[in-house]
Amino acid sequence: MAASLHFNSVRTTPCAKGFRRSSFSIKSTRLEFSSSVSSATGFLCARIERACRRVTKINCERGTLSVIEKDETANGSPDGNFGQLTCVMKFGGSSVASAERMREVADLILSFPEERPIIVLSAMGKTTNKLLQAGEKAVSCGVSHASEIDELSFIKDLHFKTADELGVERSVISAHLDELEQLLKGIAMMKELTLRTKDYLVSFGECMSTRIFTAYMNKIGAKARQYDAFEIGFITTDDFTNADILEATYPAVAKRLHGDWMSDPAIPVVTGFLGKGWKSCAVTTLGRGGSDLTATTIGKALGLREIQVWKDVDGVLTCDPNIYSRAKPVPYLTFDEAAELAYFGAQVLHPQSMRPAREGDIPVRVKNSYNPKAPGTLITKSRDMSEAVLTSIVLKRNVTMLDIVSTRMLGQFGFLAKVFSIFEDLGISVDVVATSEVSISLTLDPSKLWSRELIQQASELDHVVEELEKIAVVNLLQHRSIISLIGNVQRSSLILEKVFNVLRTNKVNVQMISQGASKVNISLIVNDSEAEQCVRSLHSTFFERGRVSELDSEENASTTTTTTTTSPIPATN
Ligand SMILES: Nc1ncnc2c1ncn2[C@@H]1O[C@H](COP(=O)(O)OP(=O)(O)O)[C@@H](O)[C@H]1O
Ligand SMILES: N[C@@H](CC(=O)OP(=O)(O)O)C(=O)O
Repeated sequence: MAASLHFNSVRTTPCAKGFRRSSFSIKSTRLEFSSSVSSATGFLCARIERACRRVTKINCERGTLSVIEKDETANGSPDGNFGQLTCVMKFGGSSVASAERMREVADLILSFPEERPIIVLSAMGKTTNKLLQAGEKAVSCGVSHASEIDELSFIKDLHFKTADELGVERSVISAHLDELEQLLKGIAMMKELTLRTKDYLVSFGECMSTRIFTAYMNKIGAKARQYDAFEIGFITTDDFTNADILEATYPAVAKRLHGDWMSDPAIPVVTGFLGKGWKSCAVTTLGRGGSDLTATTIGKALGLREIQVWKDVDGVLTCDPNIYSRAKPVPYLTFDEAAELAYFGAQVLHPQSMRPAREGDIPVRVKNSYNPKAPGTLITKSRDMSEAVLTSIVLKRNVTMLDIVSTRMLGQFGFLAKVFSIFEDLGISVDVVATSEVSISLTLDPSKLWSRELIQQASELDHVVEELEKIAVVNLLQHRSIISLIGNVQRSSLILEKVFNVLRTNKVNVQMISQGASKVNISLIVNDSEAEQCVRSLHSTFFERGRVSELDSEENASTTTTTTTTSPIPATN
């Protein structure tokens, strides 16, 4: 093969600042180039990688090979001063689900030669779910069967196959796979899967995806360095499966990543989702989807220009595309809107992820790794709201609602205080609240209950009701949904007029309504069974039948409700 290929430099031109592109025409003496394009590409790329340390991208197309490399003469920095890190690029599980996807992600990163990014990766595809399933099975399968758990085989096959297809050594992950098997045997032996063990178990996903990807980046000549978040200063509370990032994280992470970059520049590849408990020193996780939070934490820590979260959708959409396929991308959002949307159940962003971005005032861009040309969603501190009415509709299912009516043993002030102190004592979060003088309707945050065992959940609910019944008549209503309308609440009259028209047409009774203090959210509680249809009808009214504007209605912003809550509409069972 070596003797059969020749390539001559055609031209070298500057491309993005600090980089240059060299193009070569390729001739094959023995082979028609087009018939052996992949082997020729592989061969040439390997030779170029060995020859040039600064290569960031190699493209081979129709007999022309172009190489993008760092041009150390262009910015007068032959001493290897590469400037500061510029942005975070986070890729979720769907973006790194296979070898092919990892290759595309590497290409995508290198197609922005002007950036000096920090990469945050989630576990490959559905690895986190598979790890949790493997753990559940290990509890009851017996030590001798732990090695045969289907999910373990799936995870091993996926990671070895990916390493093979990318041409990286299996050894980058084989020790982790051995340790994972040992851990499952340990769980089988103990017949117990604690929250702490669960976090350690799922951490294998991110630890392995980042190691494979880093090895691949190095193989193609883009110098990269892998980091486990729990080793570089991600300090969290010890709330296993749902830990919070502590302030000490920011300086520690900045010092480590910045220090390494300045002394020996290499693209940092960091595990998403993981941290280290400050008391236990054990591996913690930031809650499902927590890699978004890892990315924004790094963005704030290093004061970067932008945080990019790359997903499998064209940005934040007007509603969940799994509920309604005609959902459309939302071009701009504020941090408040995005936080509210995430908190009320839009899976696309982690509920806490906007906090560091807002604090650091760093724009977050949500992009599609399957469709990089799509503009995506830009999330910033403020945006032009003059045209905005409704931005997005979010559905949170399977919510528990409580109607609590005072027996008048306490005055109004004492009544509200007592009710909330019961929730505080039991450590249960409340989502949506509406009050009148002697009654409160509220929903319980399902994510806080879900982190507990089902049996524990049921007994906790009984306990809440028991405590509340000492001062009130309590009605527990399950299988409810919260429909959250994220948008310009300055136009609440217009929004509500349209909403109630839709609900009336669909013969749906709203059981509670609340306008959040954040001024970007109106929440409606309806039965689970009616919720999806409501979302679809609302979507078609607000986003498909022409733009809803203030002019559509005689109502206008002057009638805006300014109170944070409205009276509950009595619920039916
Ligand atoms: N409003 C919404 N906008 C965009 N995606 C949404 C929305 N609500 C739910 N989703 C779901 O969120 C998914 C993306 O989030 P996630 O799976 O956490 O991404 P990743 O794993 O790539 O970080 C989409 O595939 C989509 O099904
Ligand atoms: N792998 C973790 C963390 C994460 O953020 O994943 P993703 O980016 O694929 O949502 C999870 O599945 O929860």
